Amino acid sequence: MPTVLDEIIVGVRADLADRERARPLAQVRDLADAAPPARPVIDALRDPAALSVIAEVKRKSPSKGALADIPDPAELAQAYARGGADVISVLTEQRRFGGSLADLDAVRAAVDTPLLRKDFVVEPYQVVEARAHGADVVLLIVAALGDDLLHELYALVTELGMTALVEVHDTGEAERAVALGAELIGVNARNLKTLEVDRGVFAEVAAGIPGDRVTVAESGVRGPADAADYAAAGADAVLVGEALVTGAGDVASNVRAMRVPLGVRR
Ligand SMILES: O=C(O)c1ccccc1NCC(=O)[C@H](O)[C@H](O)COP(=O)(O)O
Repeated sequence: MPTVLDEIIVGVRADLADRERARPLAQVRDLADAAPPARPVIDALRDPAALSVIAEVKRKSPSKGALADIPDPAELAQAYARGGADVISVLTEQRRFGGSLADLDAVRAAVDTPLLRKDFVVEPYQVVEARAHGADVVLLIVAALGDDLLHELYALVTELGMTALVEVHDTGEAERAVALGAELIGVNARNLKTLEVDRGVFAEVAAGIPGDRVTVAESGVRGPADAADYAAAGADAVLVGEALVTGAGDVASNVRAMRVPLGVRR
């Protein structure tokens, strides 16, 4: 029985094949090599004074359907930047999330904040594409990748000067991320195969992640209280989508409210 993640990747591969036919890897690599250097993010995400925030541009999702139209992703990203977002995540998967590389281009042109290309990366082409479109961070989902490919993609992200956000959901995947040498590890409370969200997963999985790695608690952040709970569990950063794109009030203020002060770090 295919999982939600399996089904997403089927569509990703079909759309990727179309893009590769239209723009061969050599062309994309030339663009990547000509792009301004990637911005570093590790120090910004390990701010000892406050929880860091990765704010996401997210129109819709398999778990919640339509979330927000977001006619102007650049305007949303500028609000995220005003609120102090340390990284802005841009979903570029079209079929299930309504994202695109055009969104990444628009946000890149609008802010100087480091950008995460949030997609389901299964081929080197997608890593080079991310760099060509100005990404500074690329998501690598451990659940979607065998060890050989995970290591190959991680090496390519690093070779291009970017940072990999290596995403895990359980202790076994966290062991693989640690063994890989990942500096930045995301623990996703959402099971990408069943869509269930369990905020307790972060504390359980992060216990096995050495303190020299930067940890990001992903998904299920409904507001500052959840952000504070993740901070108390040792997260260096949170990745927030739905609550920010659907939240009432001023977007920048909502981002700022998530950057809760940190006590003594673990
Ligand atoms: O969000 C989904 O429904 C989803 C389903 C399958 C794979 C990935 C999915 N989301 C990607 C993410 O991990 C979230 O967009 C991100 O962590 C933000 O989560 P949230 O703040 O709960 O929108």
